[in-house]
Amino acid sequence: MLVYLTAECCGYPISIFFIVVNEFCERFSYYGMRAVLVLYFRYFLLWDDDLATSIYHAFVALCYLTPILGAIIADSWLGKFKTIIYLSIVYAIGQVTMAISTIHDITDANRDGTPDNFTFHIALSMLGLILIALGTGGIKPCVAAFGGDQFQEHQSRQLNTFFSVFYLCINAGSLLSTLITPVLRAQECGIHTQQQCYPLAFGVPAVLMVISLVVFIAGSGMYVKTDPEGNIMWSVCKCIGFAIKNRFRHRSSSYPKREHWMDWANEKYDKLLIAQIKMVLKVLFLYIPLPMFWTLFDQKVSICHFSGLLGGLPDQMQTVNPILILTLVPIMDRLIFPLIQKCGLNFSPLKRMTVGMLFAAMAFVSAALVQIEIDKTLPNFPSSSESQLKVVNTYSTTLNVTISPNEHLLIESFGVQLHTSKHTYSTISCMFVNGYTADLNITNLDSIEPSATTNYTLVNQGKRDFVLRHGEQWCEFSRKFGFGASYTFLIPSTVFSDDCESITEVEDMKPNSVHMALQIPQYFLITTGEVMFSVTGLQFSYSQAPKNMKSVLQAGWLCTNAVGNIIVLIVAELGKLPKQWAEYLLFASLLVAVSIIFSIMAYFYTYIDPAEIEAQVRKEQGLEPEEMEKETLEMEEKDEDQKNEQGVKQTKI
Ligand SMILES: C[C@H](N)C(=O)N[C@@H](CC(=O)O)C(=O)O
Repeated sequence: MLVYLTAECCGYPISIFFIVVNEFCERFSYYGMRAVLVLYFRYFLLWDDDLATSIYHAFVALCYLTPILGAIIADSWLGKFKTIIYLSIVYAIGQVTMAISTIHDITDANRDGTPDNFTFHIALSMLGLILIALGTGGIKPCVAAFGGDQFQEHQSRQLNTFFSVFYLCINAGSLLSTLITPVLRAQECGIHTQQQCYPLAFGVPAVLMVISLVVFIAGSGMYVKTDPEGNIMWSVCKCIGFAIKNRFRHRSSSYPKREHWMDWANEKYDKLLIAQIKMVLKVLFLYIPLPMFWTLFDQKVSICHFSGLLGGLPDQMQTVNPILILTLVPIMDRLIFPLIQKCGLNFSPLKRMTVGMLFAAMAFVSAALVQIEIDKTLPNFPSSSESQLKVVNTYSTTLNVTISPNEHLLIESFGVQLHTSKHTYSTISCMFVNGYTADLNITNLDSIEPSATTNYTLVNQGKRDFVLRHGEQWCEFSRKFGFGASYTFLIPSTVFSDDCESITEVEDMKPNSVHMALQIPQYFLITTGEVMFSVTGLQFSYSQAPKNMKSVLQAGWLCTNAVGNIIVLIVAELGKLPKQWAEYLLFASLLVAVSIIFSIMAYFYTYIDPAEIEAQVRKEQGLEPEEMEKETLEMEEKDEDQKNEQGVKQTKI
């Protein structure tokens, strides 16, 4: 028997060090760019909110669809190593293109600080994003599987730990970049005019992608590289096609049934290939309900936005997820899972994934409960059959207003009756009513004519200062704004004589009184769900795949995420339920239903050892043990030559 001993450290192949560092840099690059992408769409390309979020989700979906392409290239043509290198180059070019597209000076001929040719910037950034999606998605299934390939049979415990460490690196990269790139964007830079520094915010991720590539190449001499076995995907497609055709040709009941529909390919195709396809199809079938998890997961940013309880800083809120992952993965791996095992419970991978889905559903129930609390602080908005009227009395005494023969409103001097405006709850807005006898200028606002009002204007939370001006006269006042609130300021004619003292503040909408701590459970629940679901899914997809289709199954796993994102897009298009909490509960119920279906499917799934099945099929095919040994010896000699060339330390036992 031949066993290879590659260079090891603490039981782990040294080569995986390069792979996890590569993953860290690549995820830094990806998440760093993603953290400022919507801001770039909104404030550089000046797209509206809907277009910006749609393109963003479409891009994310594309990033999770391209793994199929990467897997086909790797398993059928170039092998994982070369695929990672070539597609990383495409990825780095994409990041550089994206960074260049954000330099406003390129088209800012009149030097007013805004680009003059938006078409150029849009075209370049879309090209950049397509290349990034191709690169990041293409290498994604290959890197995880390539990492797995570095382990020998006796290192199965280390292999499981590898996937956890791999996930930790993903999240460390994501955490750092999500913290850093928004800060870089907030800097000012430019050649002719100083603007928000998008080139730096996108440039740093581009540099990290180049570093990621260099690190991966640096480990080149240490890797275990498996060559692709011909155009495997084409053979798989032909084999499945033949099985379907052959089954159809023999549909009459006079033909004896076969154990599996793929057995109808027996006449023409190798039994080993058929066995391998069966393994892959079994797992892919199991993945059908999984996109629902990602549909909820990918909306987590929205559930975190809803009340803006942490001061409405969505960019920074995104960091809560990786922070929790970095804490929870070791706790689960070292404490919870061993404890469950010690209690004699079989917490198999598919059970973990089911529990992960239930945790995500609970996160949405928790979000719904918080939303109900928030809704209690909201004013009653008119239904579709009602309307509201707001009357402001700028007269000096109480007025009696008749709206219809039977309805009278008494409005005190400088009072406001009824509220009509509905606005996003996660913001603060205010408007001014000018009761002064002439035009007024207010800080950051257009001037207001006498007896006119400003529109509701968004302001930042906390204490804000305003300066009112009319010609040489001015006065200054400050107000504290509570989050989620809305105010009207009534400016009387005496405003300058009493130094702004007489400005009346009317609270149209109360500030948010729901405590931010109420958000913690939903973060905790969704991230616990992610650890159970996603880390386990990654390991499961590797362990259940035949050797020559590891990347393909990783791609299948990633596709569940792509479909989840596409569902988010469809849901956004179809519109929303009138009550936000009802929407959260609907999603939670859907995920519970899906997890029940998944648990039933999982119950009928038998875990396999692909290598064992392959050996068994070979044996059944009549390959005598000596022949198999000869075949193995030939393969291993070939491998050994290759590794000796690469200078890897190998020992024959
Ligand atoms: C940052 C997320 N918590 C995360 O770990 N994402 C993973 C899984 C995925 O989204 O496919 C990743 O970026 O690989």
